[in-house]
Amino acid sequence: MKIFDELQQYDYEQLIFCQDRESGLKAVIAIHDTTLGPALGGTRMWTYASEEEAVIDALRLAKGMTYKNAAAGLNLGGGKTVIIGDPRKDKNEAMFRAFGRFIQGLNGRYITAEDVGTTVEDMDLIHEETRYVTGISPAFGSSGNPSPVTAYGCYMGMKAAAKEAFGDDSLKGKTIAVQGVGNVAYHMCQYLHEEGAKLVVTDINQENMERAVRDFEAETVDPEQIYDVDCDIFSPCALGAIINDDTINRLQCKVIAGSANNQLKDAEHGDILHEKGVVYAPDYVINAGGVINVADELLGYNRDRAYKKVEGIYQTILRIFEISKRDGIPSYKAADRMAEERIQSLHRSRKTFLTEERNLLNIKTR
Ligand SMILES: NC(=O)C1=CN([C@@H]2O[C@H](COP(=O)(O)OP(=O)(O)OC[C@H]3O[C@@H](n4cnc5c(N)ncnc54)[C@H](O)[C@@H]3O)[C@@H](O)[C@H]2O)C=CC1
Ligand SMILES: CC(C)CC(=O)C(=O)O
Repeated sequence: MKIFDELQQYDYEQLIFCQDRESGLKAVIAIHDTTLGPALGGTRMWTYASEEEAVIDALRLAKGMTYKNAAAGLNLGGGKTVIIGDPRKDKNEAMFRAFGRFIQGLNGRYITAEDVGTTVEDMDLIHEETRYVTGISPAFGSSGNPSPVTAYGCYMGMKAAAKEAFGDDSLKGKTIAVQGVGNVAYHMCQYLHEEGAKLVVTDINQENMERAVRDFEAETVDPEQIYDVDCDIFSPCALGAIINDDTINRLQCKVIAGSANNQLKDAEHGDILHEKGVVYAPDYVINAGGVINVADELLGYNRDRAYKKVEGIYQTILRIFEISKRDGIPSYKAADRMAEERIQSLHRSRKTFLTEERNLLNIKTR
């Protein structure tokens, strides 16, 4: 892998490798773009097959955060961390504290939060060393686990996509195939079940699947079969790149709306969905509820204000479908256009010299 070629291709600002031998920390922080403000994005802990795979994941996820934060109207740039390791076996206090010190060393250029494989407890350990961490315990006056809020945003975004596809945003009686019923999807399924949707779920974790059967009367299928389910809506809520050459022609749905980051393996898969008339709610727009929620901590957390902002995902998704129709482009491109226009217009306004930039961070010093 030619690192600088990778960084130049999508104009990444910075890539940081963090190593702490005693705790076993091996982390990669990618900062994509800080035009709008400090880079905010979660920390993923995962058993990567290679170091290269970890770097690529950090880069892709960081760029996604730039677009997510811009499209959500936040004054934040995009970054992300991956920690190489098994979240069930390799965590320890020293690891997260060492990581917290690396974040502190970036002096506010990067702010972290939860992602797959990390928890509120991990964020609390990071918080022992740095103030540049969100999603910490409500006991600190913070917002806690972002997953339920991400779920609410996905539910709102799914309703908007249903309105576009079926002319009505009700999900009553709709068959929804959910891939992965973990933290986000469990809460999302609760909203869907309450509205009277019929759920077909899958997961590689048997316990999570059984929980969905018990609590939401969900049917189950094997993980590989989820793509073939005859459904109205497919909701990918596990990992990325699941809309790819092998799966795209198997999907039976009219709508794709789920929480997973980087759902399209490549841009061409978004083009194919558009040609097929599948209504695709762009991943980084529909799953922005978590980041909108943790970003509210930077103002002094207010739950009602955060949920109100998350509700706005409904209108943002509708706006993206409008741009898609107006410009004759797929929805993923319409979302990119919206995010890029915001970044570019604010980039231009920064040519005005200020002696002291307004501090976008209002994090209390410990
Ligand atoms: N937690 C949050 O607030 C946010 C999460 N996301 C994204 O949403 C997705 C889900 O996040 P979480 O619910 O927090 O993670 P999670 O780890 O709690 O849930 C993911 C679930 O998917 C299952 N899974 C993994 N591979 C699978 C496969 N091949 N087939 C079926 N199931 C599989 C796992 O067993 C797990 O139950 C991730 O892509 C994450 O990056 C995006 C924005 C915010
Ligand atoms: C706080 C997190 C939910 C932000 C993030 O990393 C994401 O939205 O993917």
